[in-house]
Amino acid sequence: MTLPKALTIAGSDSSGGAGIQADLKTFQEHGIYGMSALTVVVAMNPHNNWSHDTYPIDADTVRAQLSTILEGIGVDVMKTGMLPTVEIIETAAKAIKDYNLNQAVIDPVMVCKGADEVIYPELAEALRDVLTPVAKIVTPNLWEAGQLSGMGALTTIEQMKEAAVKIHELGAQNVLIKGGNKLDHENAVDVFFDGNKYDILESERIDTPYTHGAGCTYSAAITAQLAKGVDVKDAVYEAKRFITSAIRNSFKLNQYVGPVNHGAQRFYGE
Ligand SMILES: Nc1ncnc2c1ncn2[C@@H]1O[C@H](COP(=O)(O)OP(=O)(O)O)[C@@H](O)[C@H]1O
Ligand SMILES: Cc1ncc(COP(=O)(O)O)c(C=O)c1O
Repeated sequence: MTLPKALTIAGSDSSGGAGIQADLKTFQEHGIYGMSALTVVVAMNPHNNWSHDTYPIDADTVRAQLSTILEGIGVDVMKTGMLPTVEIIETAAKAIKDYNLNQAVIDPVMVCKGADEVIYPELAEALRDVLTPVAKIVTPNLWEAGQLSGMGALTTIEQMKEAAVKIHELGAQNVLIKGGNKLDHENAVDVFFDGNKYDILESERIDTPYTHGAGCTYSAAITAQLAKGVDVKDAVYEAKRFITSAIRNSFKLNQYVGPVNHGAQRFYGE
C-alpha cells in the first residue's frame, strides 16, 4: 500500500503539544505518513516560569534532513513551523521552489502561547518577504497577521479581512487569519481569503486556558487534508472541526501548560 506523505520543517516542543510533535501526531491522526526536518529545539524552564529557551539547529543540518526527505523519498505536501534564523527561512523557501512543492502550508510562528512570548520578532521581515510569497496557504494568528500585513494590532473582523488582502498581495495564494481567543468576539473566528472571496469560520469559543499547540495542530490538519487531495478551502473547514475538537478535549499538563488533544476527534468525535 501507499500513504500520502507530508513533511514538517519545524521546531521541537519538548512538552509535546506544539511544534514538530503536534505536527506528527496530527498527521498520524489523519492517516498521513509524516516526516520532519528539525530547525530548533525549544525547552521550557520549570524553574523560571516555563520560559522558553531556544537552541537553533544549524542550517547545514536542516539542509541534510531536507535532502533525505526531498531527494531520497519525496513528499506530497509540506508545512513550516518555527524557523529560528533567516538562513533557515531561506532554506525552506528554496526547497519549496527547487522541488516544486506547490502545496506549502506556511505557519509563520512568531509567538508562543502560554507565556505569550514573542520568540523571534526579528524574523518577521523574512517570513513576510521570503516565505509568504511561496505559500499555498499562510496561517498567521492575530499578532502574526499584524506583523505580516504591517497593520500592527488587529482587533476586529474587518481589520482581519483588510490584513488578509495585504498578505495575499505579498504572494500567498490563500490566507487564513486565526482570531482565536485574542479577538474580542464571543466565538472563535478565523478569516479565510482566497484572493476573491472571504469565508468566516466560526466555532464556539471553548472556555479553557489549555490551547498550547492549537496553531501548529490546525496548520498540520490543513496539511494532512491537502495530502489527501482535499482542496484548500475544504481542508480549512475540516481542520477547523479537528482543532475545535482538540481544544474541547484539551487538558492540563502542569501549572503552566495544557496542550490540545491531538487524538480527540478520533476518540471523542466532533
Ligand atoms: N478558546 C478557544 N475555543 C475555540 N477555538 C479556539 C480557542 N482558541 C483558539 N481557537 C481556535 O484555534 C485555532 C488556532 O488559533 P490560535 O490559538 O489563535 O493559533 P496560535 O496557536 O497560532 O496562536 C483557530 O481556529 C482559533 O480560532
Ligand atoms: C517548537 C514550537 N513551535 C511552535 C510553537 C507555537 O505553538 P502554538 O501552536 O501554541 O502557537 C511552540 C510553542 O511553544 C513551540 O515550542
